[in-house]
Amino acid sequence: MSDHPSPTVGELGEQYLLERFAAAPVGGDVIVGPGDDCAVCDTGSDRLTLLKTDCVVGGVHFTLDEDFRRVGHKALARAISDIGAMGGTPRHALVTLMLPPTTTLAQVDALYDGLRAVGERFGVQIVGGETTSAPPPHRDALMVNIALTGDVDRDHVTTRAGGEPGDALFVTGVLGGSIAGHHLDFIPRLAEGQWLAANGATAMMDLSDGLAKDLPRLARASGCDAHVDPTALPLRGDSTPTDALNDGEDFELLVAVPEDHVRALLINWRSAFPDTPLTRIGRLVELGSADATPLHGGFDHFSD
Ligand SMILES: Nc1ncnc2c1ncn2[C@@H]1O[C@H](COP(=O)(O)OP(=O)(O)OP(=O)(O)O)[C@@H](O)[C@H]1O
Ligand SMILES: Cc1ncc(C[n+]2csc(CCOP(=O)(O)O)c2C)c(N)n1
Ligand SMILES: [Mg+2]
Repeated sequence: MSDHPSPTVGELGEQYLLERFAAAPVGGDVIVGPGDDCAVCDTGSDRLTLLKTDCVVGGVHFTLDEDFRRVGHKALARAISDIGAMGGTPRHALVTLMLPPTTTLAQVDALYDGLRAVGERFGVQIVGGETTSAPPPHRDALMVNIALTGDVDRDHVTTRAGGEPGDALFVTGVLGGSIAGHHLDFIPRLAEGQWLAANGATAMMDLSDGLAKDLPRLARASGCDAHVDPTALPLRGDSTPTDALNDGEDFELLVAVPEDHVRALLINWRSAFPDTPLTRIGRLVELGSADATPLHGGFDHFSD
């Protein structure tokens, strides 16, 4: 036994762990490994392949008394959101279920109704999966994991890493207060992500852990810091800027756009998506710049 016990993930935090995973080298046909919304592989076809896995857990991402149809919708919509954040098109899903033995057949059917409805809307076929349960004393544990493939135009794949100092930062939609219902009902920004990728976005991600957690991720991946104006944040209902920064599960897109593209982008966005706001919230700045806005907060799976 070492004199120094290994630190726990609760002590280190989720971000520490994600950075450790992202440091693992990748090669061969892998273009983007751990650290972005999806992995990107070059399998030799005319488009690049996207891979994503994502789970929802009862008591963490939804309450155990939730309508299973909404749980199914959320589970697949989250993964589609990540494909959209790369500018891609989702294709095939595998569904892993960890179910309590007390789950009724009607609940399983409702879960699949939710999965299938969002799948049909976005062209995703469910092609298989895995079914399991947790041992005592955790027999009530419920998890839905989605593994999703997609593909993307080679010229339009948009990672978190392509931003440059000076790029303007935009978010789609409104932020904050998702726990009131949006986190279960949101429609992933798939067409919007494809459009932004084809219309000059240099970096993009979807917002799941709150802007305060996710914006530094995009900025750092691009080798930058970020300046953000909290008073510019587009707010859901009576949410405050603090809610917009911290609540998470907005499933909106955060994008970086070169300043000289901004005017045309906004004009064209209004024709393409007249009902969806695209709001300028700040800009990327040089790493270590005095203009960087310190951001703390957002969601961490290992903090209580
Ligand atoms: N256990 C793991 N092993 C290797 N890589 C991981 C692991 N967990 C997460 N990652 C990678 O870390 C990055 C961040 O993961 P995370 O699930 O937070 O994705 P995200 O896109 O930031 O969030 P969301 O899926 O909610 O949109 C992803 O690239 C993911 O593949
Ligand atoms: C019952 C219940 N309690 C809390 C929340 C809020 N919540 C859960 S996970 C998460 C961040 C994204 O997760 P991930 O990092 O796994 O993508 C947030 C904001 C909820 N939806 N339901
Ligand atoms: Mg994501």
